[in-house]
Amino acid sequence: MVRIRHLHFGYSRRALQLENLSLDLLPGRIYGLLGKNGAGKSTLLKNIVGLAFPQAGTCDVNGHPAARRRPATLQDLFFLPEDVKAPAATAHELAASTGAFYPRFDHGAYTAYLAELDVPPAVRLDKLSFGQQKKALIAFALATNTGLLVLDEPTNGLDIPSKAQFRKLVARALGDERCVVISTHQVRDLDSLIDTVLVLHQRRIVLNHTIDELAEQLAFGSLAPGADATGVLYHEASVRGQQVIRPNEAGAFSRVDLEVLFNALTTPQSAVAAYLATHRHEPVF
Ligand SMILES: Nc1ncnc2c1ncn2[C@@H]1O[C@H](COP(=O)(O)OP(=O)(O)OP(=O)(O)O)[C@@H](O)[C@H]1O
Repeated sequence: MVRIRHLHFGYSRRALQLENLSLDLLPGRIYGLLGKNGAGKSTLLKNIVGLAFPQAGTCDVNGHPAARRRPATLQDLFFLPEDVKAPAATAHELAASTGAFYPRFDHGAYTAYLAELDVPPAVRLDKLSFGQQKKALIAFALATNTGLLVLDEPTNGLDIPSKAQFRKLVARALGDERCVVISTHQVRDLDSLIDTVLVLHQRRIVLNHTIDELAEQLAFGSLAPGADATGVLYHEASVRGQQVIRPNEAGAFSRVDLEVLFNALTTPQSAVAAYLATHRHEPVF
């Protein structure tokens, strides 16, 4: 669905935000794009949806350069930017005007999503709170039924019940044909939603693994004070004690702790990154 090869991008010639980045995004997957503030998550998403143009390399959506913004490509992708700006229209008016652009727009599902997210359908969107506006546009985004759905920090501004609702609706809206990419710097917001983790760090994708692959290769746990730390790849102190990542040599299942994993991958000379790199056949681009 999305094929990126050797992509270089910078807002100025002197400083690159993305460097020699290659990545495939496949249908039927929910990707979580994680990165620190300023890592370049929005920049990568803008390249994917054709709003920013690579300086070198390629970024294709369904076999065509994203930057060409062909109508057929645009009809099959929806991008929800981080700073949403709702139009001066009600949720229903938005569907009547803009929904028609998307051939598979589902009016019934849209009404149901609005109700589930508690968004009043007959009030002008620009008169609603930021969180309500965001929820209305999330409902719209899901209802478009586009093959590619790109959501930039969708949970920013959502209250705790809405974040849970959001995870439920996205999980339900995914089909075999749909590819969803969600960026966040609030890792816990995507817990138990995403099936593939992408980590963008120092201008590159340093992790592209499914949750199952991670659970197979790494063991997440805690370490009692004074316990033997031999073989530990990463440890950090937390209110729950020492959180550790070890190689999963016993083949036991542990829940992938995205926050600890993210911290482990973004430390200098990450032992976890080195371990994963030597225990997986990475695709050669
Ligand atoms: N339009 C722009 N012109 C120049 N520099 C930009 C522009 N947009 C972003 N940048 C710079 O590019 C870098 C990456 O920004 P980007 O918004 O992609 O990061 P991010 O990972 O999405 O961050 P956050 O989590 O804070 O939203 C930052 O250093 C930012 O200052």
